[in-house]
Amino acid sequence: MPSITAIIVAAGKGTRMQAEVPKQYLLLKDKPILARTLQVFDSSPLVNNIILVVSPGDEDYCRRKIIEPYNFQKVSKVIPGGLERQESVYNGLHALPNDCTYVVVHDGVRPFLTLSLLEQVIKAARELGAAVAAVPVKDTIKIAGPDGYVESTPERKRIWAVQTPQVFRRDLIVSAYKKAFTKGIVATDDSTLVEEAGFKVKLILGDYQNIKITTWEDFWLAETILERRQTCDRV
Ligand SMILES: Nc1ccn([C@@H]2O[C@H](COP(=O)(O)OP(=O)(O)OP(=O)(O)O)[C@@H](O)[C@H]2O)c(=O)n1
Ligand SMILES: C[C@](O)(CO)[C@H](O)COP(=O)(O)O
Repeated sequence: MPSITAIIVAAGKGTRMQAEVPKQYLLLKDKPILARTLQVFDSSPLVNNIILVVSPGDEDYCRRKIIEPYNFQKVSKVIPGGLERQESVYNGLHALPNDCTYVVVHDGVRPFLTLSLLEQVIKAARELGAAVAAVPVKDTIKIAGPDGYVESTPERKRIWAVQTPQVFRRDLIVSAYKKAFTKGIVATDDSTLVEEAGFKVKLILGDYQNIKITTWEDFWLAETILERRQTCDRV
C-alpha cells in the first residue's frame, strides 16, 4: 500500500471574508470549519498522516483549539505557511515524511469533502499520477479584454471549475513545485504547476457541495448544506 500524506493548507488571512477571525477558525454550527475539514482526512482509511499548514504563530492555537479537543490522531506536524497559498503548500512539501509516496493537497476551508470523493481522486492519482476534483461550470464564461469588452466566449462544455482535493505522486508534485520556484511560476492551484511541468492531470467529477468558503455568501451556503446533511442523517 502507498503511504499517503495530506497537506491541509490553512494559513490564509481571509481578506475577502473580513471575519473577526481568519475564516478557517469560524464556527460552522458548533465546530470550527478547519476541524470539519480535518475530520474527513483523520477518518479516511487511505490517509496515513496529515501535515497542517497554518499562519506563523497559530501553531499552538491550532494544537490547543482544533487538534486536541477533537482528538485528531493523524496530524503529525503543524507547520507555518507562507504569504501565498503556493508557498504554504511548498512548506508542506518540505515537511513530507520520507516514506510518503502520494500527496493530497486540500484547502482547510473546504469542509464538505466526502470520503467517497477523496477516495475516487486518490484512486485515479494512484493509477495515473495526478488527479484533481472538478465540476463542470454552470454559467457561460466570457474572457474579458483589458477594456472590459468581451474578447471571446469559450465552449462551456469544456470548462471545469477545479476544486481540491488535488492528488499527485510525490515525485511529480515535488518536481513541479521546484520548477515553479526556479522559474517564478505563480498559480492559484497545485494542478497548474504540475501541468506547467509537463505532466498530465486527470479531472475527476467533484461535488457542487464541496465549496470553498471564500465570502460570506459561501458561509451562508455552508450553513444550509450542513443543515440539510444533518436532516438527511436524522431520517
Ligand atoms: N498564504 C496562504 C493563503 C491561503 N492559504 C489557504 O489556502 C486555502 C484557499 O485559500 P483562500 O480561500 O484564498 O483563503 P485566504 O487566502 O484565507 O482568503 P483571501 O484570499 O480572501 O485572503 C485556504 O484554506 C487558506 O487558508 C494558505 O494556506 N496560505
Ligand atoms: C486551489 C483552489 O481551491 C482550487 O479551486 C483555488 O484555486 C484556491 O484559490 P484561492 O484564490 O487561494 O482561493
